Amino acid sequence: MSVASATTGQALPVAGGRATAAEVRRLSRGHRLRLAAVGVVGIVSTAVDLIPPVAIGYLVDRVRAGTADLGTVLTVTAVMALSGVLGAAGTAVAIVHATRVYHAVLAALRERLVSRAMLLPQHLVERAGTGDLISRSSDDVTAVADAAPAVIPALTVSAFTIVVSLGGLAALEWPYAAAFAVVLPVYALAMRWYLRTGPRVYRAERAAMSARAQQILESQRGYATVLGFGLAERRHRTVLTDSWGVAVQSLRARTVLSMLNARLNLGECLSLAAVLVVGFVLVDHGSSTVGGATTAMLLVLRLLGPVNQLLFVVDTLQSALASLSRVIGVVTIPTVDAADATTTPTDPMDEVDPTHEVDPMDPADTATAVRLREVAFRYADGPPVLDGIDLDIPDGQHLAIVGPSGAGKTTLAAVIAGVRRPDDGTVTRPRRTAVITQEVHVFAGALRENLTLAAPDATDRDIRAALETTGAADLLDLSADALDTVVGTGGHPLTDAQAQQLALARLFLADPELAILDEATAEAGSAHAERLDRASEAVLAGRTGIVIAHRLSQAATCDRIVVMDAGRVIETGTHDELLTAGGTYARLWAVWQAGQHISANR
Ligand SMILES: Nc1ncnc2c1ncn2[C@@H]1O[C@H](COP(=O)(O)OP(=O)(O)OP(=O)(O)O)[C@@H](O)[C@H]1O
Repeated sequence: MSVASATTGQALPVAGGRATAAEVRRLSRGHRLRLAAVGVVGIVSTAVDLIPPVAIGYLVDRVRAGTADLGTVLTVTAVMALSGVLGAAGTAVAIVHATRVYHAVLAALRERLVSRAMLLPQHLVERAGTGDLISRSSDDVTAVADAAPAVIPALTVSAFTIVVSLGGLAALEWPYAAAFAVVLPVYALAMRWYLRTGPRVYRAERAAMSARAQQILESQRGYATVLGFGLAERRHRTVLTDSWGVAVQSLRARTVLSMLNARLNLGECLSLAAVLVVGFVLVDHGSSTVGGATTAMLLVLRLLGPVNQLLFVVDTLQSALASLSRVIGVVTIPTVDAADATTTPTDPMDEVDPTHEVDPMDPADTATAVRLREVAFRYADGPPVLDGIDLDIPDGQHLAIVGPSGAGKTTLAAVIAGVRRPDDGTVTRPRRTAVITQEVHVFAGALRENLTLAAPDATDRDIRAALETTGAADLLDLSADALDTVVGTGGHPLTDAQAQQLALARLFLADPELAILDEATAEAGSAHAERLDRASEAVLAGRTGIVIAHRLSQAATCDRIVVMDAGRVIETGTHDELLTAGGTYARLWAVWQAGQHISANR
């Protein structure tokens, strides 16, 4: 893909409120007891925090009545100090435990995100651009983690303080609580305005960050192309434009925050004035003492902090929720693994459903391992690559797909494997399907880890048997460390042939019902090709197999051959039938055989 054409397409899905809540509930299932304890400790410690205002009011009344002596002052001070210590200790305990739960849930979410990201349907990631996925697993996860210091105290303490203090005001004299309640609509309006404005602004900020990440990533990936075509200046301008977009969106977000601040200040002034006026009237009418009015004012002052904190935290909470819904949007995409016993064009982008269930294969069809009906596929807005493909592969059959370069063989293999989703038609495959693609990846790590990726329970004996079966036992001689030999980036280098043998042994250990082999690098006639052909046959024995036959020697040994051209199946039959028919396969075979003779005679 050229750098210039790399654009962010349709973004990955964002989970709705219900899906987000369901996923958070699921992830925090193991922490319910701890959360209940946090609730109890939080309420008790905020109730204890009410003691100082009441004690000061009591002292004011005693002083006014002339009955306060040093003993009264000392007793009141001691009670206040004790309640302060107990309240603070309880609050600290509640916050520490709530923080632990928060981070445990976040760690579980992060793990899920990483494992899900590996299994995402390829077309979704390609369509959205990898920058979107990277931004979600970095910026968004960080935003959720960074929210903890603000959100946790607000949710665990402020909410309780508000409820308990309002109760205290009402118990003192109901008009005090009423005076505060009269001002609540000011807060409610501020909140309503903010909830309407905030999420939109934060989403735009995050989307701008994703777009910037995508552009930076593309510039780095296409470094050689950028230099080769003299695109550096243009790429620089694109990144600058996207960075400016982030700055503009961030500025909007901060402006919204300032406007929320102004509204909260107004609510603060009005509530203090209201309670002061009510206190004056009540004292004037003799229905409250000056000490009672003092307690009421102290309670309102005490309320303002948590109310502001809670409303302020809505800002951080909104931002964190926007990020959380983007992370959970990825986590709840049905993966290639989970979604696809049957693939239809229904796009997981259309609906993110965490309870997505897979239709089991029709029991009546158990003799048919693979079934394709009217399958059509195209890459993005390109021309059709597969068109009206119908295919049935009986259980245990080995099918070869042959055809000229660009005929659509690899694409068909990807659609059958569920790596790509057809635009039209249906694909049915066994649940346990594994594919070896043309690009074999060797993971940095021990040979053993590389082999047991898809079979974590395999013993060393199983691994050795797999290596023997696939003719790859010499991988054990790479170093004295045998299965502990570190391979991949920074480790022992593997040749293409060794990487392919490793992939075949890995597939053998995974023991899939359907194995799809699309390995292409071996040159026909070479010793390596013959060795790979034998390994492929050993891997396919006893299971259904599809071989994208880049060498016709592979096709000749299969039970059946499908010939493709321009995205369509043009011939199908056994090797002998197709030779007798004298069509495209017969011509390809003749050309291939001639090539073999030439190579042999060289
Ligand atoms: N990721 C992609 N994006 C866009 N077009 C693609 C992509 N992969 C393949 N194509 C196009 O789809 C068509 C079919 O390609 P495909 O690789 O499936 O053919 P093939 O028969 O396997 O060819 P080969 O034998 O050379 O591997 C080609 O025109 C190719 O350029």
